[in-house]
Amino acid sequence: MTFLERLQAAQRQNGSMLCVGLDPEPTRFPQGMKDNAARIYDFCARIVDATGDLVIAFKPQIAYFAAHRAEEQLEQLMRHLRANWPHVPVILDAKRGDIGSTAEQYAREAFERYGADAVTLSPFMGFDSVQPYLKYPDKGAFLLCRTSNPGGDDLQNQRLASVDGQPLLYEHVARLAQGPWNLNGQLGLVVGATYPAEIERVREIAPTLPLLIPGVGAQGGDAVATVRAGWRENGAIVVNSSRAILYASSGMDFADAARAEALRTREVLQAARPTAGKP
Ligand SMILES: O=c1ccn([C@@H]2O[C@H](COP(=O)(O)O)[C@@H](O)[C@H]2O)c(=O)[nH]1
Repeated sequence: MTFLERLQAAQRQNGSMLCVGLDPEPTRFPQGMKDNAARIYDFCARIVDATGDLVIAFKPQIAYFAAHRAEEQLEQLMRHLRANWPHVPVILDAKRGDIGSTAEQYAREAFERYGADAVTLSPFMGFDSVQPYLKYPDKGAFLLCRTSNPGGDDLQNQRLASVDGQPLLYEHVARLAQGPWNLNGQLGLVVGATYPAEIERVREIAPTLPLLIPGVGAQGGDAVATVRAGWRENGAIVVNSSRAILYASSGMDFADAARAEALRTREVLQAARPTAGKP
């Protein structure tokens, strides 16, 4: 099964385009776990088990594990996900980008060490920095295109005078990912929910690619506008929310609160589909 097929299967099975982001921050854990980095796995496993039937994917952000020397807990979490939620794809948010020989090691780390189904990549170093990931035919790679942060403007909204039609840089990335770089249909794009007009533009250029869309929840992105701009019958969207779900409660009921917030967000997203409610 390809990564795209896995995404589509999870979308159908769970009736969802919501991705729960796993950004464990021990200072925000409830009493009894608070400030204890050794409890990262326990915290994340509780979140995963409370929301696994509601999501299209999970997205662990590797920095939240590496910063606490918790890579072994990430491995443990990946084993837990495979054993208990085998139909839910896992996107490792690592935003790698390096020369080919180093990229080979990053690809090994993501796909062999952690067993992720897909990884996020910076396309800034060009196609040879992306190619090593494409040697894993059943895996996916999401290229940063129009990111959710305000500083994304600094480079992504620059015009490329040397390219036909003088596109903006993010438009050029979308065109490359939909076309010549997508050798085996493994690529997707990261586009921020904080910029729905740009999601719409990316969809014009890349009608069939899966879009990973962070920025709803804590960053204030508009969930309804996001779905209206990005949703297509034949192009999956994976709408990520991390902190708003993980820390919906600061008490010991955090997993129940995470489930309630995930349910609410899933329903908002589903209802915003242009075909919602039509027979
Ligand atoms: O453009 C981007 C790309 C990645 N991210 C990541 O998504 C989550 C967002 O977390 P929230 O708590 O829902 O704001 C986080 O892991 C970022 O590293 C992004 O926000 N924007």
